[in-house]
Amino acid sequence: MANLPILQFEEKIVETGEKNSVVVIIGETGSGKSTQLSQILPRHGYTKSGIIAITQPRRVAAVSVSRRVAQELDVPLGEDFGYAIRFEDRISSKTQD
Ligand SMILES: Nc1ncnc2c1ncn2[C@@H]1O[C@H](COP(=O)(O)OP(=O)(O)OP(=O)(O)O)[C@@H](O)[C@H]1O
Repeated sequence: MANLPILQFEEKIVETGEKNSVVVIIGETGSGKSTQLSQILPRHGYTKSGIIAITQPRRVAAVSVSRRVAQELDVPLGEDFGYAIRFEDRISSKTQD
């Protein structure tokens, strides 16, 4: 697991999410919003009744973030974590993120 700045706010993020229907999280580039929120939210049950979608402005970034998360968790890409870009996806019926 990575040791990124966002992780110290894990409890605060989850508590805030429980009390609000919309939460805006602002953090420096590279602080871990994409790769860590996609792990924090499943840890707190957010994938029990749906999936988490993380958007990226570029195809390369979308593939890179999903590969990175799968690598950090040591799980195969395309099962619990995957990506979908135009003309290509790497998801399955198990995909939560
Ligand atoms: N494919 C990768 N290979 C190696 N390290 C990576 C990779 N993707 C992310 N990281 C590491 O994880 C950190 C967090 O990346 P992440 O994309 O979660 O940040 P972010 O806050 O979403 O950034 P941004 O605002 O630019 O989208 C990076 O600083 C980098 O150290």
